[in-house]
Amino acid sequence: MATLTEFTCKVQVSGSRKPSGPIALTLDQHEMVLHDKSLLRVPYCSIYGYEAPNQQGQDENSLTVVIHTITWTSADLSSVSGTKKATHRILFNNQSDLERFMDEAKKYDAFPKPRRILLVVNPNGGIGKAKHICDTVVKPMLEKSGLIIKEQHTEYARHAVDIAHNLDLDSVDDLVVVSGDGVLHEIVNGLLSRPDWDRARKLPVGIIPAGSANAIATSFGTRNPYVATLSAIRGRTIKMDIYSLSQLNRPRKYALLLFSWGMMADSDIESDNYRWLGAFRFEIAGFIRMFRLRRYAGKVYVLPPTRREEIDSTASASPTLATPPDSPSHNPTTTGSASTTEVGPESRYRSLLEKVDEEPPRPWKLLRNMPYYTMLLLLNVPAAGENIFFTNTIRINDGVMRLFYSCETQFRKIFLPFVLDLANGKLLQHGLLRDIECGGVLVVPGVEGKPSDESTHEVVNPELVTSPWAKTRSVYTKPGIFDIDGEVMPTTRTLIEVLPSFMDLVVPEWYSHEQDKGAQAEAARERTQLLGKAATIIPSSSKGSAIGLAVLGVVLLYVTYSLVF
Ligand SMILES: Nc1ncnc2c1ncn2[C@@H]1O[C@H](COP(=O)(O)OP(=O)(O)OP(=O)(O)O)[C@@H](O)[C@H]1O
Repeated sequence: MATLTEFTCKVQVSGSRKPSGPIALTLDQHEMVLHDKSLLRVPYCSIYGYEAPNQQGQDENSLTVVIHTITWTSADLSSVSGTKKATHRILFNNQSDLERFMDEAKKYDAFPKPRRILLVVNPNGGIGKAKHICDTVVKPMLEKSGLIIKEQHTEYARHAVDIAHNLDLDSVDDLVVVSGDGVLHEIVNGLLSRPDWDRARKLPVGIIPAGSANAIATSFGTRNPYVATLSAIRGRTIKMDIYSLSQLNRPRKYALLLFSWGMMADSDIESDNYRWLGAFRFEIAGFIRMFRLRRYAGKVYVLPPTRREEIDSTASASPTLATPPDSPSHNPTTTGSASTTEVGPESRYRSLLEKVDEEPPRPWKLLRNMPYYTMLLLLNVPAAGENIFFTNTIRINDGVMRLFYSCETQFRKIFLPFVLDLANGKLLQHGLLRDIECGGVLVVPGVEGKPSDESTHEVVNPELVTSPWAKTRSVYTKPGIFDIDGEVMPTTRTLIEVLPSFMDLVVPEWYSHEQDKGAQAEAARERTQLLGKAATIIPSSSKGSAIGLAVLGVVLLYVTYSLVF
């Protein structure tokens, strides 16, 4: 049984006019409990700051500890509006009780550990809401956290790559972005493009969602910016697999969310035209693309997975430096074909990019019975957007890639599943997408092209797109888009490898994957403690349907408009 340390104190909770009479306060490993008329539980994982008196004395102020917490009003811990802040003023009888309380609280890690956080804010993220979230939610909480905060705003597109590439790693302990997923993607690419990438990858990174897709935050239950800020302050991290994407004669890229081609990639990138719609831009663009579905020819090879159970940082990936630390670094803002100096973890299968006339050797396998692809998606996290929750069976640190793909073209089969089940994790139950686990993927598109200039494409295998067979099946003769984490990369032979448990991502203390049995029990306890009852961080099915039906309405309007005009 857990040992309890007991004190006598008076307490005043925000909202109450005066302090309680003398009551007992107990501390254990996980929470403090104020034994007022009704028990008031304060789980440590809800504490984002505290103020202890900085000088000794016998007056009220010098015997009072103030504790700042987040409390939940909804059973969904990720609910965007289901939280409020609370302050507990705890008045001790004497100096020695106060000191004993502080010692005990620190022993149990009740308060956030002192750290230095670099906050990177994209004032343009989403529909410009990042600055507002930063000023009204993030900064007021950080000011009470006792942590040392440095703030930097991005001033131009891809500035975050440069910030991460040039960062003095000795000056920060964590890097947290207030932005969409795009800026976190840039931070990861900036860190991994450094000559000292193997040190840089160990810098914990976090996100306070202020973009449009917010897939990372949706995946880990931190869509609520108060919850995301609380998580950043408390600083618990989890290991995360990263995708490494190689193309011949181009700098390597890294993805933490996804790689896609076909319907999802087209709609993701095309949705940029509807930025003003916020998170709905993806659904609207997606449904429009569904009406005008494209069939992309190409060959996809997969490597069977090597499953790795939870890997700690020392064992992870055993990466070897491709270049010594003092070799010339590449310019992270440069794109195009000039880079030949490889920086970053070794690519084991890079030779597959060069041997264009040869089939990849065993154990690589061609995906068969795929005359063309309408959708191909490698997903690293459960959600691809705020309203696009694929499945909670994706584990983010098992070293295994989940590949979803389809050649389905019948609109009636695609439409309803996407409308009704895109946001609730049930989309896969329709059998619409094939779903396999793999350790690597080689995508050879039938037509190659630069993202910005589709007309300069080159047919890799003319049979795939120009034969009578292809013509009768309306195979698209343009390259389409390769999308990594919402960014375009050239549509060309691409090797995607997984770097297992490669980076540390800041997550809430109650996050765990359903297959991580040990962590699951601990996280369930944290969740129950937060609300005094079972709680969830997974989107509810009703929400999925409501969003789907709203989108259905908009799409029907669009179709009617297209038919009439
Ligand atoms: N000051 C700036 N001016 C112009 N573009 C910027 C600036 N700062 C960042 N960007 C660019 O804005 C893009 C989008 O940023 P971000 O990911 O924060 O928002 P989002 O795209 O709306 O969200 P999500 O990625 O979740 O969809 C990034 O590609 C980034 O390079």
